[in-house]
Amino acid sequence: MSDQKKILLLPGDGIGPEVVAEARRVLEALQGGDFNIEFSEGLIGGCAVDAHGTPLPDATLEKARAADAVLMGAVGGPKWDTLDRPLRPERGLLRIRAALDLYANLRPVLCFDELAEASTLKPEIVRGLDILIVRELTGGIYFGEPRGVVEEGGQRVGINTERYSESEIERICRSAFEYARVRDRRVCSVDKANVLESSQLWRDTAERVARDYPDCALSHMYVDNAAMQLVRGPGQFDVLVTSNLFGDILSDIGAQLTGSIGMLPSASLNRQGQGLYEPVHGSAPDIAGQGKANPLATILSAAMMLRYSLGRGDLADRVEAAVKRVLANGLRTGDIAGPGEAVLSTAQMSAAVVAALH
Ligand SMILES: NC(=O)c1ccc[n+]([C@@H]2O[C@H](COP(=O)([O-])OP(=O)(O)OC[C@H]3O[C@@H](n4cnc5c(N)ncnc54)[C@H](O)[C@@H]3O)[C@@H](O)[C@H]2O)c1
Ligand SMILES: CC(C)[C@H](C(=O)O)[C@@H](O)C(=O)O
Ligand SMILES: [Mg+2]
Repeated sequence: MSDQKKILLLPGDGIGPEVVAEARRVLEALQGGDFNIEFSEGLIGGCAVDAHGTPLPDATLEKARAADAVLMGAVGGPKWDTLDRPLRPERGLLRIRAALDLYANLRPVLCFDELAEASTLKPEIVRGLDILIVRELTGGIYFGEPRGVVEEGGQRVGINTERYSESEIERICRSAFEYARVRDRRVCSVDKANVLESSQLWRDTAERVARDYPDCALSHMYVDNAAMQLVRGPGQFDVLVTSNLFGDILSDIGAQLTGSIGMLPSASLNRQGQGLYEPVHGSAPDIAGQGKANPLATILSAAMMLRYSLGRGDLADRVEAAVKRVLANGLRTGDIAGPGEAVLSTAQMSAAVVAALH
């Protein structure tokens, strides 16, 4: 029986359309037999502002709700950086995350052995690295009220609010423990409980949730130390669970451990298992339109989509194995190429992945 899956593509801005087109090619190559995809496209970010005056048109949200999964590129760029906040491309991304209640953001920090030399860290520090960052995605300072810039005492004051309810913390901690159970059963909760009340609540709640997972070990770390430990000895971590802002920052550090931000995929999931999949990187305006972007983070995001939203772990395994083969064959885009190594274009890299699919 044919299993027709509805995938909404949201290419976005900058290198977004370039990398999403390549991930689509890989997905298309998997089609056939019991696996078929119906693709549709939508606008988000700066391109949506240009076309409809809003970074998240209602039509895009409706399509996302109707889809089995969403595959996104990236949003933003200098062209839209001076717009009023509600019109900024990034707001479109935050709104779709909130509207679909995509609170669990999984960012696997996996260093392919073949790329250990591409990291700016010593190969022995990053070889075999396999961390899962579980970032809370719909709360915290990204969404807390009050926010804004107000006049006070003859000057402007900028305000943002870190805010977490127990239930928000509990559900993301539960996600972290559930994923830890199929990994090394170690969760490190990252916070700033020595300074922030919201972090103290986070820590207390993590402790309470941990009682339901006696087979897993919970530890706590302050975020400043965690940033340092990620660079000093990243192999010590299994699952990291943390707030929206801390997770944003720590995952970019994680990305560089793997060789390049062009390698790091992500999945943003809600309770129903619906998901939005996107590379961790942004729209990279400095290389947009030049065929230089590494498409592997988006291709690996598509693999996560196959596994988590489409129930096709078998196809996800095939994509990941193909990526590994391509890297083992020494194929590199500019961001992961060593001195003197041949550099592939975005399209050549995805063609190599397609050719390596078994
Ligand atoms: N999820 C998203 O849509 C997302 C994420 C981060 C940043 N952004 C937005 O993207 C814009 C640029 O932000 P930034 O420059 O801070 O971060 P960025 O991730 O876009 O780029 C940082 C650096 O990494 C490089 N890079 C990123 N992706 C790459 C890839 N696939 N292959 C090779 N090199 C890659 C870029 O060339 C740049 O030098 C901003 O408007 C920002 O708000 C969007
Ligand atoms: C573009 C921005 C809103 C986004 C975030 O901060 O969540 C990005 O940096 C990310 O990591 O997905
Ligand atoms: Mg980020």
